[in-house]
Amino acid sequence: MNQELSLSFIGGGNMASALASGLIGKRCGASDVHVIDVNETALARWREQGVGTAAAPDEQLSSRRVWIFAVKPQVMKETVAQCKPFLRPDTLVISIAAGIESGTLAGWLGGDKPWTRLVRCMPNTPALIGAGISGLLALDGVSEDDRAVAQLLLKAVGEIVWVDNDDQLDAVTALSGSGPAYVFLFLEALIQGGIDLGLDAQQSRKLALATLHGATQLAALSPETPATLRERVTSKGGTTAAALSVFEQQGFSALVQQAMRSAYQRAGQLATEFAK
Ligand SMILES: NC(=O)C1=CN([C@@H]2O[C@H](COP(=O)(O)OP(=O)(O)OC[C@H]3O[C@@H](n4cnc5c(N)ncnc54)[C@H](O)[C@@H]3O)[C@@H](O)[C@H]2O)C=CC1
Ligand SMILES: O=C(O)[C@@H]1CCC=N1
Repeated sequence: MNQELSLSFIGGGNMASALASGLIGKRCGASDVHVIDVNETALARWREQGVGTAAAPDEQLSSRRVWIFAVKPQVMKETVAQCKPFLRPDTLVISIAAGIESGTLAGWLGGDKPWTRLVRCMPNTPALIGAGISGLLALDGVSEDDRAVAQLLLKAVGEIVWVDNDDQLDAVTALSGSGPAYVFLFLEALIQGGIDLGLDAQQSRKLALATLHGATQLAALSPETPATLRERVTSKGGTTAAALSVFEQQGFSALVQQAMRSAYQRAGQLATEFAK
């Protein structure tokens, strides 16, 4: 076993699968990964990939260098309590649960002496194809080695950004954690718009996908700002200006920012709702 990167996912649902898909074969073998989940159907899918599974925490956990908590915020407290007896001094704990603050997790794991060998992380589902981005927050007990391990794991599925505090991680959640859903919503709207204007579904999907991909690639590679790139598309008195004036009249930018604030505030609510 690759001791350095042996890891357990506690919660083997969507996000754990997305992360594992990038890690297995790249950073570790299937046998270096272990999954604990209460759902037998979920466990069967992992076993098909050669991953070891368990329905509840057991001694196996103690031998894993890294734990990744990937259960819903609603069940984090009870799940952490079940795993805590198997913590070892050299265990690096990573949590991807939205909202649950690092200090709260440190308390649940450590009791009187908070467990600070802890990285709070917010990945996103494009990790599934190696195109994710994760925000990472390290507590005081995280050594340089631990940081390197966390980076190695998350860089296997995309890019990373270190942040300084829980509020920033909630902002990451509102932007890139939830963000793929905003993009999918926009994509759905574009496809429907094309269909409404007379294209067939296949044509519209192809055109919409290539437009989003091309525009984001151009923005990533160009030295120009998104605003300048937008202006270059917009001929005076032309079609783009006609469309953008509708977006502006309807307050598109403000709406996006309002939606993100709502996600950010929800993260704060999760922190209090499920941390009692
Ligand atoms: N889906 C997303 O785009 C992202 C999700 N997250 C976070 O990842 C976490 C997991 O989300 P998803 O994977 O989407 O949810 P999911 O529902 O697909 O997976 C959660 C898994 O946890 C299992 N589970 C429930 N109670 C358990 C327990 N006591 N012990 C072990 N396993 C248990 C469930 O059976 C399920 O398979 C959440 O906290 C969410 O905030 C973070 C970033 C992005
Ligand atoms: O919707 C959620 O709460 C999770 C966190 C970010 C993406 N999905």
